[in-house]
Amino acid sequence: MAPPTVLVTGGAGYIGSHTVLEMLNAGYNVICVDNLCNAYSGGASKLPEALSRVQEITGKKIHFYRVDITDREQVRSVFQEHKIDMVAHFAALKAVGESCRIPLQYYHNNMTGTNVLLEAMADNNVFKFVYSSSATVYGEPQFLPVTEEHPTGNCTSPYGKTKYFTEEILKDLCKSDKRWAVVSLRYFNPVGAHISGRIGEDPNGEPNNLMPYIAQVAVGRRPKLSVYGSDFPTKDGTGVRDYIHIVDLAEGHVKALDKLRNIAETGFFAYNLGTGVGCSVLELVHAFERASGQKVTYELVDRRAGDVATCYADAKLAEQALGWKATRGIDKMCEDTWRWQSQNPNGYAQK
Ligand SMILES: NC(=O)c1ccc[n+]([C@@H]2O[C@H](COP(=O)([O-])OP(=O)(O)OC[C@H]3O[C@@H](n4cnc5c(N)ncnc54)[C@H](O)[C@@H]3O)[C@@H](O)[C@H]2O)c1
Ligand SMILES: CC(=O)N[C@H]1[C@@H](OP(=O)(O)OP(=O)(O)OC[C@H]2O[C@@H](n3ccc(=O)[nH]c3=O)[C@H](O)[C@@H]2O)O[C@H](CO)[C@H](O)[C@@H]1O
Repeated sequence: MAPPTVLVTGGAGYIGSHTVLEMLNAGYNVICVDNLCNAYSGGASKLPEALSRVQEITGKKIHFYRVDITDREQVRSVFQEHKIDMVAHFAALKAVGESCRIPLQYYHNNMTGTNVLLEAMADNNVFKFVYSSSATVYGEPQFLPVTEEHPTGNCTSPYGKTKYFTEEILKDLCKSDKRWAVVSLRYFNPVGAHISGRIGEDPNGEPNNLMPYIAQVAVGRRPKLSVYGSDFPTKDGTGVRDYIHIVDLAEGHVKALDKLRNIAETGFFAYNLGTGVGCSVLELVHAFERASGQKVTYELVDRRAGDVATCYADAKLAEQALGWKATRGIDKMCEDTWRWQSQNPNGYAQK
């Protein structure tokens, strides 16, 4: 029997490219769509640079289409071109601060895009869906570690609300039509890079997130890191998060696809993808200095609007239901990030 074909939206992005790599290694066929609004196009070659390197690493072929998922005709054409068995949906805008400045663009891109995709799936009898959700749907945690039973919806940004609203749409869809089987993966803080150092996180412009900012300071692209807040009720006053290695995260997606592939069970399932370990900003800075041998200059500044003090996962349900558990620790996350950043000081732009 032919291996299943997975349509991956946003496959040229940070998490998408790492997950495509693990899907190919697990024997899935992969079709990628991406509008490259936040991915390096790689110039003349048909494939975006990140996917070209994934092909190089795996020796496997990727079908790529430059498609905007808000464009109904473009999306439909992909379903007409290929027999698709499942969809893994990464495509979204994801900068928390930017979403507060341009909420309508976020609601259009993330919500309309997802609805167009879901309609095309239903029209083509495709009902197996893995969704990129986020711990941000939990808002300020009311208890720790955060379990999947924690209330959702108290989001601190339009970005977070697009994740929460989409989960609610998916729950209603599953209630209305028993053919839908949906796994919503709530990522905590994905960081790191594939061990090859050939693919990694390459944000456009100034990084919003901590790890890429630290890496760019270490490699000399930025003068110093601003540490947002040193008066939180945490071990050293700085924000505490659950950093999870991108390859652990990618492997979690393969487990979710395996579950959807093999089960007769349908409905909506949400799982936390985290390590269960909290790590502060300063702990991450010091771990990165040890891994890279580079000094990371930083300055303690005021808190960033919308930041919670502490957030880390209870990931037991994913272990029970998916047979998945994160295995890589903070030092490995820093080592692998440094290998990527030091080999690609300017990200994908530099061959
Ligand atoms: N990185 C994180 O910390 C994090 C945490 C939780 C959830 N997520 C979610 O995971 C997913 C991937 O995140 P990432 O960090 O890889 O981001 P990313 O920006 O690297 O990847 C997203 C990809 O989607 C593409 N895209 C965006 N809008 C599109 C559209 N309308 N049509 C087609 N392609 C489009 C972008 O070009 C990009 O390649 C997102 O849904 C994000 O919200 C990310
Ligand atoms: C718990 C939670 O909701 N996590 C989500 C949130 O990540 P976070 O906002 O938790 O990720 P981040 O990397 O932006 O911040 C992590 C920590 O580093 C601090 N920091 C960050 C950058 C910097 O230059 N200096 C600094 O000090 C920040 O205050 C926080 O304490 O948003 C991400 C998208 O962006 C993802 O959706 C994450 O799932």
